[in-house]
Amino acid sequence: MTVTVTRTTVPEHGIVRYASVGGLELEAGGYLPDVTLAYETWGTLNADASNAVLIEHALTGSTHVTRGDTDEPGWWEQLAGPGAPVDTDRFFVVSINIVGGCYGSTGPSSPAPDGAPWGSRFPLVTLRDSTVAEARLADQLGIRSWFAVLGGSMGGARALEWAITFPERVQRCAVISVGAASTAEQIAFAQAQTLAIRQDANFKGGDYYGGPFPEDGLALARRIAHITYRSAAELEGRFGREPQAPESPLQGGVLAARGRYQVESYLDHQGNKLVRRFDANSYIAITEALMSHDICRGRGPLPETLARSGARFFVAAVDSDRLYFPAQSRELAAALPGEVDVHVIEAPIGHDGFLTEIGQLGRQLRAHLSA
Ligand SMILES: CC(=O)SCCNC(=O)CCNC(=O)[C@H](O)C(C)(C)COP(=O)(O)OP(=O)(O)OC[C@H]1O[C@@H](n2cnc3c(N)ncnc32)[C@H](O)[C@@H]1OP(=O)(O)O
Ligand SMILES: N[C@@H](CCO)C(=O)O
Repeated sequence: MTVTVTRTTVPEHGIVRYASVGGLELEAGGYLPDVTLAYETWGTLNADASNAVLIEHALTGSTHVTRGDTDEPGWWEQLAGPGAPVDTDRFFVVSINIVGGCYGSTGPSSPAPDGAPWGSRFPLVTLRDSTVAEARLADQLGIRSWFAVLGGSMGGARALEWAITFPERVQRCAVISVGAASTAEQIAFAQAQTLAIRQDANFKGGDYYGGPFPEDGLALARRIAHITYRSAAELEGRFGREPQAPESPLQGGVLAARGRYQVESYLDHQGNKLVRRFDANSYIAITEALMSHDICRGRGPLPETLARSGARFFVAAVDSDRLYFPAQSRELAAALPGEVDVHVIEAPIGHDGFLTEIGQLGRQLRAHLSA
């Protein structure tokens, strides 16, 4: 594929911007014309464009990594910013909404060429496809090679895919809370989530933008996902068998009227919260992209695939993660050429620890970015 390199004025900081990156021939055979990528930046690109860092968001994240011109806190608020481990006084930090998303990039709710939302017609987009689109944005920003690409969970998968697809363009790569490929179990959990949405009567094959929306299905998908993001110990310690007072799980007379346990109320809340900020089709599109995660696809065995990259790697895992097991991160690190430490994030919470344990992760990352 030929990419036109266009040097543009460096955009202002902390405001979502939009770049048109052209049409995408997709790995699975489809075509997505006129792709738009939403992105935010922080800091200043230096004269030789050698200080650029790409932060890739996880499944339901947005471009808003940290506050910029606005005061709205980001999802890695203490990790990036002035003086932070990803120091925006030193680095030009970029974050891009994934293709298929609902935070500004082209996704199922975007207008197709006929003006109606893509809906059921939105093509299957893999993480590799998104990386190709992001490389075009990097070209437009004048970034030939990233000082570092980093992310957690799906963000880590995107970072790893960057390092392998464009080895000459990634100098450091931080792969946090994810392995080299989505495992059978991760695909299985993902399928239960996408089916929860697809089986909502309001889903209508994905063509629901006139409303009503498949909110029940999306909320159920989030409940399933959220259980996998938290450890059994965290749920037990936090909620145990407590009722959601004044409700009582053993009162109400009939099954349909019984009160909830606290943990049920908590999951209801998590589901409803996502419904208020996320599009159901995007949830499916991005989840399927994550299912596609496999850096070896079409490339060969893991060590050979990883050897394509000359990047310095940082691999980290949350010790209590029951979705992306630390063993999968160790397996990735063992297959990388040279010595690679697996940094352990000690957190009882489970997978979401990569979002909540910023202190530990920040110290480890600061050292990696300073070396
Ligand atoms: C515009 C945007 O939002 S951009 C996207 C930003 N989000 C992302 O990037 C995704 C990444 N972030 C996340 O997944 C989460 O925010 C995390 C992992 C960082 C933290 O998870 P949280 O849900 O905030 O934390 P936690 O598990 O402690 O849940 C707290 C919530 O549960 C609620 N809760 C706790 N117990 C109960 C209960 N028994 N019943 C009902 N609700 C309960 C709290 O009131 C709180 O509600 P609130 O978030 O509306 O204030
Ligand atoms: N809870 C996070 C982590 C997923 O890996 C999210 O919703 O994006």
